[in-house]
Amino acid sequence: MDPKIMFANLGSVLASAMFLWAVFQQYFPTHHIRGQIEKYSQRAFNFFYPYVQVTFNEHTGERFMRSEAYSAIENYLSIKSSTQAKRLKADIGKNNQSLVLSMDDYEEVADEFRGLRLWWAFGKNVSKPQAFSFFSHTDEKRTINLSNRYYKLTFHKKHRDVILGPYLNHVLKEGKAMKVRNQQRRLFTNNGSSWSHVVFEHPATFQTLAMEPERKKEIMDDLIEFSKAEDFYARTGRAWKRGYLLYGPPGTGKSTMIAAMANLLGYDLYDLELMAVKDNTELRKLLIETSSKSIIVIEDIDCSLDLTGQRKEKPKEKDEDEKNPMNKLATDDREAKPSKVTLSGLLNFIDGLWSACRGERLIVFTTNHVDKLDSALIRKGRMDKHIELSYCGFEAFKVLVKNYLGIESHSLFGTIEALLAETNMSPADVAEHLIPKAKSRNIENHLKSLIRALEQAKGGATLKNDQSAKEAIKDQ
Ligand SMILES: Nc1ncnc2c1ncn2[C@@H]1O[C@H](COP(=O)(O)OP(=O)(O)OP(=O)(O)O)[C@@H](O)[C@H]1O
Ligand SMILES: [Mg+2]
Repeated sequence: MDPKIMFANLGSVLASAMFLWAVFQQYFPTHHIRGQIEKYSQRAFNFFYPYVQVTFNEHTGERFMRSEAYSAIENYLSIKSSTQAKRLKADIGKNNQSLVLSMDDYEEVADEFRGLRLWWAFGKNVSKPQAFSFFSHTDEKRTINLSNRYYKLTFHKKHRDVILGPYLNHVLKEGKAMKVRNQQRRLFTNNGSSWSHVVFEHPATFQTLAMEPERKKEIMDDLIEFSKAEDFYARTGRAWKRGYLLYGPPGTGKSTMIAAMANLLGYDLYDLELMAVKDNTELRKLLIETSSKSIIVIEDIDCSLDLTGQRKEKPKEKDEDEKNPMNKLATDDREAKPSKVTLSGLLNFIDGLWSACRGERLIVFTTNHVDKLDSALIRKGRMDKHIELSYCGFEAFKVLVKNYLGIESHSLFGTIEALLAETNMSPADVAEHLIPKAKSRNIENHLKSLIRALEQAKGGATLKNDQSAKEAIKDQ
């Protein structure tokens, strides 16, 4: 055929097609057709595509809120991303101490669960500028460019039940737990009926805690088991709480152990000063305000309440008021306004209130005089675990000497072991002799200084024994 005629025919065919298209568009708008085409092509694609995809967008809802699921997934994937992804993004973490790595746009990492393989991809949608109202109390709206990031999970359709059920639960739980671990810990103290907080950066850990290794392990296992036992508490209908009573003489590591507990579990600490609480109502308000994943501490419980629930003065050094006149003022102030916090108010909180609070909480009481406590306060179920912290034994000494002087054995250890067995010296007092001084003493001098102190303490004990022996003879 003559090419000219052919092009002329083709031209008229095209012209007619365009005319028909224009008429068609007038009666059926383009987006409608595109929608139909997409729908049917998607159906055809789904028919042959054996995978399921779930998208988790970063922002949800009208108020541009960051989705909790998205941030949990981000945390969960952070370790996998840093080991698997080839392109990474780096940022400073919330604790300002470490770099946080996450996968870059359109990267993909694989994961496995109960032997099933699945994939996570990271992506970004840039949508049209939108107006958002950031504050509920104002109608002010701001227009911003939204780039909604998302994680897309892909898995085989035959694994649907496992992935959408147990796997996603596992991801959300782990992700939230990682967030708590990476967060800065806070130490709350009560000032009257409100809490204020500072960043909690106590360096104590269970590794540095001087204690027999088996007991230490038992306590750590107990804490970790508690923190993971959400299902158990939900199944049995019990409030997710656990009470610890730490008792022992001064300087044996009760407060240090509480700091180590917070560091182990990544929980916030609420140091509750009962002396500063006006009455049971104020106590209840303070306790309701505590967050989940926290340790509520009441130190020297025997000094804060007596058996009838009335307040008592904490015994203090004779000249404490002279040293710090503010103490005297504070005491006078307290005496002027007696508190009405009662033992039963505290017990009610332990038994009832907690059950209404979501999330896990530990409550820790400390005392130097366990025998003075009301049995109602420390019975099982209220204080689940009683931990005695006692004078420094040889095992505890070995931990201290390793932490302070970096040694694990020495020829003087034998002498020290024998002396520790015969004396009552607190780990705090033992540690005093092991702190490296400015004029650097050598290791042996530190150990000799400790031996002298132990011998002196033992001499004191012998003297005391002699004295009581004399008195016993006199009485006869
Ligand atoms: N078991 C221990 N392990 C490591 N360090 C300890 C231990 N016991 C005491 N220390 C050291 O002694 C110091 C005082 O200890 P801590 O405040 O924990 O004692 P405590 O039992 O709470 O005393 P108190 O009954 O007077 O409150 C701590 O700063 C810590 O350095
Ligand atoms: Mg203490």
